[in-house]
Amino acid sequence: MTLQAIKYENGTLEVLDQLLLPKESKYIPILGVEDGWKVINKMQVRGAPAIAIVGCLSLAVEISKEEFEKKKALRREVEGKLNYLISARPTAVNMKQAADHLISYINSLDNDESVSAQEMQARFVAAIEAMLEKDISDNRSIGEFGAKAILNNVTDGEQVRVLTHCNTGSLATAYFGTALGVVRCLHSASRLENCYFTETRPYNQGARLTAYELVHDKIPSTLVCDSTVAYLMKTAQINAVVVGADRVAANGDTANKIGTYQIAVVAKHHEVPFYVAAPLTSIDFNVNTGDNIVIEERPQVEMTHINNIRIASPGVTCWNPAFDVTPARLITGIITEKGVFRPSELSTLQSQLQDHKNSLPQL
Ligand SMILES: CSC[C@H]1O[C@H](OP(=O)(O)O)[C@H](O)[C@@H]1O
Repeated sequence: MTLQAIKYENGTLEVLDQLLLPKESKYIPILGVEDGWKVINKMQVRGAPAIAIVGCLSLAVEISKEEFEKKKALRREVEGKLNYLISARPTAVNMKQAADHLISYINSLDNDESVSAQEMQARFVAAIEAMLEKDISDNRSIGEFGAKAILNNVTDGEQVRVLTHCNTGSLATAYFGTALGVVRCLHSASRLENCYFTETRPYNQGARLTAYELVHDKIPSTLVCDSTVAYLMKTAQINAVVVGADRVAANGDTANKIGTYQIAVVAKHHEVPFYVAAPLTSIDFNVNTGDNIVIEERPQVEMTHINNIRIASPGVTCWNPAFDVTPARLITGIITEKGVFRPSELSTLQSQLQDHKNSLPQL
């Protein structure tokens, strides 16, 4: 078993085909942007941070093989390819944020007369490669902040029972994960009694991917059907829910995997703290509320078939939104690499958080 979704070294990129997990662990070579777009769009690679990292690395692979006499030719190619990669999936903001950052960076290199075309190419590729380590570092910070926030709500030494949804671990990021990183930190601190996680129909990120990660790491956990969540919170005294995010609006409304909203409603009813775990690159201050977030709808075959076996009657009509939006009023805290914030604090912190994002080593 491996938990490395992304393998990158010296201009060579491979990704784990997550459509085949858990039955088969197979890596796909990514030779350029077209390959990157396809594996993201088909969800062979998925997860908001992983989408941005694989998309940008596919560009790094492609331009590393080319020679640019003119800086402007390199800048034009980078801008066009990044805008193309954004189109692979619309809801997660991380690819758009990374593209905006990289376009700003390459424009600054283009405008710096002391930088040659070759140096511009090398520094641009290095900036993308830095995304891998930064994501892992951010995830470990998110994990520590999130575990501390959850443990602050219980008595000293008490072990906690948490619920998570979808897959937000090493298979959704460069490694370690966001919400699942919080679970890993609770387990490392010997404070996790059990992690309940949903199967997450129809792609089954929970049953196929989160189960794969938690079994691999020998973390105490229990798989539940999506329909079990309300009964679980009624009977199992869940201490906290922690989920990931694809796009957090400026007011804290959060787009995440379909089913997150109903879990938040049930958590509110049972007075269970509900946390969103996400890096700052998932916060979109250009979107005021969740009403403005585009929700991706996926092909209905993803509902009517499992492993190419039909489970729904031919001719059936389906609705398959891949995400929903949880209103900020249902969210206790947003766990980032800079700390845990109430949704209402995001807008007041916007300048600080924006400055931090801008201070990133160019990503
Ligand atoms: C670490 S955030 C992962 C985020 O992305 C997932 O969506 P998908 O599997 O469709 O890419 C889900 O919403 C997770 O919370």
